[in-house]
Amino acid sequence: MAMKNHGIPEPATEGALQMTKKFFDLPIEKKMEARRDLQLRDLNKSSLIPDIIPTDRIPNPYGAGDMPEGFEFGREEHNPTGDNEEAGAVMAGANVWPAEEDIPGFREQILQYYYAAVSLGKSLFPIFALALDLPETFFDDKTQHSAALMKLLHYPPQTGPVDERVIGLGAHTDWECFTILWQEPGIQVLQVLNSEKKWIDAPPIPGTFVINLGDQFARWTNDIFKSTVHRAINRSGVRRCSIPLFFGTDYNVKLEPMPSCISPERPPKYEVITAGEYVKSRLEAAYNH
Ligand SMILES: O=C(O)CCC(=O)C(=O)O
Ligand SMILES: [Fe+2]
Repeated sequence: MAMKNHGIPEPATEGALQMTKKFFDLPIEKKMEARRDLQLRDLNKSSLIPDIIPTDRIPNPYGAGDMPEGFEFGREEHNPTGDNEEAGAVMAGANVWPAEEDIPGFREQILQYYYAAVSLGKSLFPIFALALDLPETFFDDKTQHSAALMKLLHYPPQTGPVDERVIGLGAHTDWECFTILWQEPGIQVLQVLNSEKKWIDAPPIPGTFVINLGDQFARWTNDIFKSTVHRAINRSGVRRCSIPLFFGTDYNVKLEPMPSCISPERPPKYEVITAGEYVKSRLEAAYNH
């Protein structure tokens, strides 16, 4: 779905886009310095944090495409879950920024957009709660330190034969509750699978964000909220950037079907697991394949 009247001013998204382009214009060595996974391994932390360049958070069923490059970061507070070291490493982890002299103002500009998008995301939870016949405050104590991972993505133009095996980001669902996705204006890349199992274009609409529902919500709502299956193929002939923000819930929250989402006709579909363990299992599956 597309969201408008979200309160994030255009200069914030435009500024983030310009910085994203500058980042991907950096020489490869500089971009490699900003790899969070390497930093984490050096710190002897979890090696589960996905690689930054290239982004392949999901196994690509076709595997033949130009995968997008990505720069990933989360909240600046390290280990927000405090006593839960493992949770901290999986859900947060230290951000690794490129050197300020290589790209002046990058961190500031990107974080400005990040925090605006995070507060927008927080404001959506009460709306989702009401849609599920739950008290408006239902998610408040479950989203205190929730993962809010942002990625800056860069899709080179895809060249060569245009067929199903040449795909940027293959068909997938996002793992968290929902994703706030900003797309570079004027370039059609994103597609979503509709209820008739047909791929439809989800073009960037000026002034809007795409909201994709993710798997944590699907499990929690027993599929009343269905995860959006989507993919990204850049056949525009020019490069294209996008900025997803993946919004999850706190690590220890049990994704137990909400009472309003189960009935004799709709028995629970999923095994109960905590939000954090769920994301961790998806990471493991994606990186140990
Ligand atoms: O770039 C896009 O439009 C989609 C990105 C996406 O789906 C993802 O990173 O999970
Ligand atoms: Fe996605």
